[in-house]
Amino acid sequence: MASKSPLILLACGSFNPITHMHLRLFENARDAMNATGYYNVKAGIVSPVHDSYKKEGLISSKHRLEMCNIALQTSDWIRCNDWECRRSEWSRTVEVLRYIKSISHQLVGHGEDDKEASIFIFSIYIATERCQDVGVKLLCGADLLESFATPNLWSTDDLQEIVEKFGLVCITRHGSDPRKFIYLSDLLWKYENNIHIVTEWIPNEISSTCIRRALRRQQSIKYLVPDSVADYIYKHSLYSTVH
Ligand SMILES: Nc1ncnc2c1ncn2[C@@H]1O[C@H](COP(=O)(O)OP(=O)(O)OP(=O)(O)O)[C@@H](O)[C@H]1O
Ligand SMILES: NC(=O)c1ccc[n+]([C@@H]2O[C@H](COP(=O)(O)O)[C@@H](O)[C@H]2O)c1
Ligand SMILES: [Zn+2]
Repeated sequence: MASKSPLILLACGSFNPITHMHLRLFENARDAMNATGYYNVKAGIVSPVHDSYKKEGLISSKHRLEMCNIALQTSDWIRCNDWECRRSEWSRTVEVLRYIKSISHQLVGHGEDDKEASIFIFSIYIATERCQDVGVKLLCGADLLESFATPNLWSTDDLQEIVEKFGLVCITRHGSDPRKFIYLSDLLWKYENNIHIVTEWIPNEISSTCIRRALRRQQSIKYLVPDSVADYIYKHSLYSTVH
């Protein structure tokens, strides 16, 4: 049997704040992709969106990044990448995919542009047979997939590049029907083979929105986010919490 393709899963989003469901997204996706028999998931990357992304209640990337980093301390394969936040303006998702792809290549070519990312990707490189190309797929929940249909939000060229050159791993989310959504789109239907729908058999509607709402109301968020993230939120009085 041909060797399995090494794969990096990239999740883009606000992570405002990161929750247990974001972490589960990666675990589910890795299990499903490895179970196909064609892929060997080597790493997961969380890429929080730039501060200029116009979204109500988006707090500073300094805090969002820090919360991702502390939440991911318990993972041996998922890491946070701050490239998007460090740029001077918001980046389209296809640009983030290209960047992650470029650093996986740079490593194979011994590039050293982004030291931290390089060290991380280097461990992937070591774990991978040197000659193999490392694939990068966009990991998302079904709501992000369905946002593809929002007028003027995504360009057709970007979507084409994402589904043709990279690929998607989409986790089902309550209230969404990603299979039907793909069927209804000519573009997505054409590249259906490169879109992996993963059924979330243990669904849970934890979202960053419900965490922020609970915090505004001084309600507990314990067991919804890692304890380390909750501690950080209280320590820095984030999301209207009182010190
Ligand atoms: N409960 C969930 N089930 C499946 N996917 C999820 C879940 N929560 C978040 N995601 C996915 O995680 C990625 C990052 O999402 P995002 O940062 O918007 O989180 P969120 O919890 O939806 O936040 P918000 O409530 O602020 O929109 C997206 O692809 C989103 O679809
Ligand atoms: N055209 C694009 O590339 C495009 C459009 C809208 C959202 N996005 C990304 O999707 C993610 C959406 O995150 P939220 O669900 O938190 O809004 C962000 O990472 C954002 O940058 C990308
Ligand atoms: Zn969301």
